[in-house]
Amino acid sequence: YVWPSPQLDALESARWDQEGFNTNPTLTSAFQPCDSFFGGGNTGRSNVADWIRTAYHDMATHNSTDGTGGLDASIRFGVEQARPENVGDGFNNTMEFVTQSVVPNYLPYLSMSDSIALLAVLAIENCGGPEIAFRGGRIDAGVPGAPGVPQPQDDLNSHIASFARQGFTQTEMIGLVACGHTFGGVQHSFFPDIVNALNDPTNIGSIAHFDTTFVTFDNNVATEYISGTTQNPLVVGFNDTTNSDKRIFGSDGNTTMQSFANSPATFASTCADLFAHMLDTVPTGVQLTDVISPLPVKPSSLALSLNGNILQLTGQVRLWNVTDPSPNITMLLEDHTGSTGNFTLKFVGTSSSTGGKYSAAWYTFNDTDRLDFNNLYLDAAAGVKSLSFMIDGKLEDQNGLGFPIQDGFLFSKTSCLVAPLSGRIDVAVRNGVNPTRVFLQEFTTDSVQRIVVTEVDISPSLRSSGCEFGVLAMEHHNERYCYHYGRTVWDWRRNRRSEVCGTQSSSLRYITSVSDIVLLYQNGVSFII
Ligand code: HEM
Repeated sequence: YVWPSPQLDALESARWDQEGFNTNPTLTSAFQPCDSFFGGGNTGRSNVADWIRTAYHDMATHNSTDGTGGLDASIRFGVEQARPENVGDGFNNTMEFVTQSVVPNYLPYLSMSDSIALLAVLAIENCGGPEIAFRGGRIDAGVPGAPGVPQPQDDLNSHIASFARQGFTQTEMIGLVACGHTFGGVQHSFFPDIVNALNDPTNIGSIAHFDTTFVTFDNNVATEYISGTTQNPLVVGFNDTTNSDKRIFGSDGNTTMQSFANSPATFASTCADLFAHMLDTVPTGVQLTDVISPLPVKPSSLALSLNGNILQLTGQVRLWNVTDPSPNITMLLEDHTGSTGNFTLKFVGTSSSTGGKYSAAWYTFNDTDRLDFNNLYLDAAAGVKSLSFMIDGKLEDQNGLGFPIQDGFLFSKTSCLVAPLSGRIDVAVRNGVNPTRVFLQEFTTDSVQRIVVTEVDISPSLRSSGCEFGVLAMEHHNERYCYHYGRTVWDWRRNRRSEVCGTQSSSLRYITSVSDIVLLYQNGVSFII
């Protein structure tokens, strides 16, 4: 895709910036190492197994005939979790993590259901599995889905029928169960009729694992099954009624499982396709994006703010698949006067994804004159229209489009914080832009946790004249500055400095949380505060 696109930019970051610089450390530490578990060590459990099972159970409500159900985060509803088919606490653990540590990092572009799909992808890719095609755009259900997740005591015909309803053939059923059951196992506490207490201090949850490498994606689930050494509790469990994997795996005379046992590559590529099919199973009417591929060059977290007569540009630039972290990278910046500035960027770190298969190098602005290695200071009147990059002598400008930057409206550093959760937000609008409306977006959730975007209009009551930028304030104030030299004001985004608003604080709108408001994301420049 062509940068900028707010939704695709967010999905691209969520999907490809997995470990290292500019990634979400809370998220990374939940799947690295692969035996990490929110409930502590030595439990025999892992977050990655919970995430994959959650994605399957959420999807398994799909009815391919009437188009209802699918991956829509309906698994978060207590009504669904209370069903016998959804026994266990893995769903609740996963959904708490989704709502607290995934969705808030990409507001408002990653739904809960996209996040469930994302976690499954991160789990599989980073724990030995193949790369999975990831799309975004899932929509969260407002009500619980229909029952119908298969259970171990169901017979083979009902499993075949259930998978057919979900949109999978019998061969695909065998594959998908094997692909899922290369992770995790069955817990004694929730399935005492399948697994006995194990009394093992390294497995205090008494989990009987599906294969010997239960936090790693590999074909051992098939090799151990075919060689007869398997300890899979759904194959060799003491209660044959619940040996559903045995019935499913053997249902084609072991042809599919034999092919998986013969070839790790066949197993991996089959699972890549089946997992993508599972994650892309959504209710009719939901339009998924194209597969999200990494951008070769990506401006990221760009923020442009007005500080007096100076534009301050912060952010980073990511170069994809760079093994040499120090190529010669220059940023070319075109302004409104037609001039082109030339800036050398500074290397700041690397990130990786897909279990280290890809690496990326990150660069930031480097204003050596001011000894500031994070910001670029630009003349406000000249502004900035677009960026492009020279990397080791090669021009990267999105095939002539450049990386367009909007500077028609900006976060103004005249904004200030009054008390921890209240303050005034000023938006500077470039003279000549004459917007019909300027608004903030505030992100909240509805009664069933779906993201709601509320628009808050900013009154243009105190538009200054005679300057390059007029300043629009959120509320009526007595004074407004057009040029605002040398004062230290609260930098909302970086939380660095503060100043009390003083006399201007008489009529403040109270904001509930500083982190849940974003200012006017357009053309790739966001003002997240
Ligand atoms: C007939 C179909 C299936 C049956 C009867 C079944 C049954 C089960 C059972 C009883 C457990 C134990 C859960 C617990 O103790 O918390 C389990 C775990 C698991 N299942 Fe399935 N399953 C089926 C299909 C699938 C599919 C298609 C996937 C994914 C593609 C999947 C992924 C998992 C994972 C990853 C675990 C481990 C969870 C953990 O260790 O926390 N299952 N399954």
